[in-house]
Amino acid sequence: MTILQRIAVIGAGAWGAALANVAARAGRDVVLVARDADAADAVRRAGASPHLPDVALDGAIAVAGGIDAVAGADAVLLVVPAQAHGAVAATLAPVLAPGTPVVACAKGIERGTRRFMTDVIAAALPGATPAILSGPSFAADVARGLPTAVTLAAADDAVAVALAHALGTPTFRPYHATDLRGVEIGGAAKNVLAIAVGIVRGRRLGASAAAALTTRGFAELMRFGRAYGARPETLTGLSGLGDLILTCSSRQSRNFSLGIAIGDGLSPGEARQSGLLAEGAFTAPVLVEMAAERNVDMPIAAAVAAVLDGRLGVDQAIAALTTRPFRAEH
Ligand SMILES: NC(=O)C1=CN([C@@H]2O[C@H](COP(=O)(O)OP(=O)(O)OC[C@H]3O[C@@H](n4cnc5c(N)ncnc54)[C@H](O)[C@@H]3O)[C@@H](O)[C@H]2O)C=CC1
Ligand SMILES: O=C(CO)COP(=O)(O)O
Repeated sequence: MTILQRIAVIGAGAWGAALANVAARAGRDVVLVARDADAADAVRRAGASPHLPDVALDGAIAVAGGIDAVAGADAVLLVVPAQAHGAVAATLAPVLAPGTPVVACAKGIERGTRRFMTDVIAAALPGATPAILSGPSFAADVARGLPTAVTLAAADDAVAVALAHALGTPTFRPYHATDLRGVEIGGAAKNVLAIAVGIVRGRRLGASAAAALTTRGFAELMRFGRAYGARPETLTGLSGLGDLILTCSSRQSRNFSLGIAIGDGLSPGEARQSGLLAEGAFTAPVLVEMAAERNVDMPIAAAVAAVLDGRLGVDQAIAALTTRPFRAEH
């Protein structure tokens, strides 16, 4: 098995800091690359990411402020928001050795191009080996070393296995897979559905309504996944159902919390002023467009997109969903 010893983590936000700690705990040589020199200085001074200030970075992690620090890396974890993946990946071209695994760690779909994350990486870095890491894992839990499990997929199983061994510890257990598409669809769609369940929670419609919406949301995720080539067993695994359950049930989730704020009465614009990254708000419109393109029925995702862009009020959206015709469950 190939040993991936030198790991570059690009993006010093909450998830980048958590994954840098993961790799350091697994015994790897880690460089964490912040956005620029000032951002790197701030992380060094605080010994933590400004997005995760309460969890110290492992002292063995080198913090850098420029892409040059990636030279010589055996694998790269790309941990910037989904909409920035393409631009940041493109900057790596001059410093990456051919074939280097580049692992997408964002959960979303690129707007405009409608590309999934590994396709974004393949387009920006044709010489690299795209991979994806996703699953039920809050940065704060992972950074602290609480037990978590995720899916790590690459088209070549040997690459997925090598990446899983490079990052895995008893408290961070990556399950390897080859279904890139299934992993990226689960991660992107669950954020949108979590906003819907958050809205229902914020509106105080009860735990039963939240469970119903999560389950019917999962049916949408499965339909979309089938239409776009995902394997069903991936969608029912950690990166699909597992992450949907986590994100639709915990206030630690920024997507769920965005939904709660809207359900509780804030306008979508006001709710988004928190400054926290809620990827589902960016993914919702593109997910709905892609569903329509392949005749996939996604009424919950469509309601989220319509509420977020102001076409539908929360009560109208709830009325639209609850007055749909009764139908067979499957
Ligand atoms: N926070 C979490 O618990 C988890 C997050 N993720 C995913 O990881 C991705 C990143 O999320 P977080 O780290 O939590 O967000 P964050 O908001 O904490 O950090 C984002 C980082 O990306 C940097 N950044 C933003 N735009 C950039 C650009 N154009 N160029 C370079 N750097 C840029 C920011 O400076 C910041 O350091 C998201 O797609 C999220 O869904 C996945 C699993 C867990
Ligand atoms: O993806 C996550 C947990 O698996 C983090 O969720 P949020 O992005 O909603 O905070």
